[in-house]
Amino acid sequence: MSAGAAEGWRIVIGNDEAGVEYKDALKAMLEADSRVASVLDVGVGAGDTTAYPHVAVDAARKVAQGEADRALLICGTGLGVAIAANKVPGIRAVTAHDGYSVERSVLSNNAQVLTMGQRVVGLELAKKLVGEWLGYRFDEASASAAKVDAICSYEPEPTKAV
Ligand SMILES: O=C(CO)[C@H](O)COP(=O)(O)O
Repeated sequence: MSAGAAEGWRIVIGNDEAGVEYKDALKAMLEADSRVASVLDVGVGAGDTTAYPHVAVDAARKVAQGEADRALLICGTGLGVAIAANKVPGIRAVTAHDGYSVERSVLSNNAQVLTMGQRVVGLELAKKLVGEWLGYRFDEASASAAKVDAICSYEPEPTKAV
């Protein structure tokens, strides 16, 4: 996390065609939240059939490159966008539809990407969970930090030019 809660979260939000309704609703909610500095929508809009991996990787790269602090991704289940986002080096993306998992995704895993499924969770619960998500901040001094470092130690080595 770079800016984060003190200066306001910079959030990138994205979805596939199965997540348009929730993306629109959650985006509006985030834009109205004083804890949020900016919301960058990487799509897709209604009628756009771009497959979820492309949107998820686009959003995750913005987090990995420091253009955003966190990403919120919506597809039918939340699963495909998480799998795709996790292909981006340095990204920890999780699907969570309950409060405890959302909390631990930040406090245990320092996940920068939260994903949800429009076909899985009710909209009001999704809004509640996203609101709670904004309130959590990873503690680098916590006992979880070494475990997150251990995850990071398994990142693939960059390919060397020959
Ligand atoms: O949920 C999805 C991927 O995890 C996506 O919204 C739908 O994918 P599909 O079942 O392959 O169409």
